[in-house]
Amino acid sequence: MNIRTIAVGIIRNAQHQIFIAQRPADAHMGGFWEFPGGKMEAGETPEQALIRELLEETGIKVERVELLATSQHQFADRNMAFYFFLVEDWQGTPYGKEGQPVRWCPQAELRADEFPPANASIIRQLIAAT
Ligand SMILES: Nc1nc2c([nH]c(=O)n2[C@@H]2O[C@H](COP(=O)(O)OP(=O)(O)OP(=O)(O)O)[C@@H](O)[C@H]2O)c(=O)[nH]1
Ligand SMILES: [Mg+2]
Repeated sequence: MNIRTIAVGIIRNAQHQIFIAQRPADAHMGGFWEFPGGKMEAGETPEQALIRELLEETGIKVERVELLATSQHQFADRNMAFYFFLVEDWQGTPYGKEGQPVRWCPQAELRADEFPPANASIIRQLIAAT
C-alpha cells in the first residue's frame, strides 16, 4: 500500500483558539472535524503543501510555521503520514472557502472524539500544553 503525506495546519489565534473545519459527509472521515490541510503533491515539501492547502481551504496567506509533530496512521484502506504544523502568523482572516462549516475552538476544549482517529495524539499533546 502506498503512503500519502498529509500537511495539516493548527491555526491558532492570540486567544489560543484553534480554527477547525468539518469534513463533508461524503469525504474520507466525513462529518469529523479537522485541522485544515491536505495531500502533498509531487515536488512539494510538507510546508509548501500546507501553505497551498491553507490558501485553498481557508483563504489565509501563511507567513511562518512550526512543525509540532509527525505521525503515521494506517487506515483500513490507506496509509498516511501526517505533518502537524502550528500556524500563528498569517495574513487575512480564515473562513470556510470551500463552503465547509468552520469554528474557532479554545485549545483546552478540543475533543479527540470529534476528530479522525489519526488526530488522537496531537490533540492530547495540544490539551496537555494548555
Ligand atoms: N486535512 C486534514 N485531514 C485529515 C486530518 N485528520 C485525518 O485523518 N485526515 C485525513 O487526511 C486526509 C487529508 O486529505 P484531504 O481530504 O484534506 O485532502 P485534500 O485537501 O488534498 O483534498 P482532495 O483530496 O479533495 O484534493 C484525508 O483522508 C483525511 O481523512 C486533519 O486533521 N486534517
Ligand atoms: Mg483538505
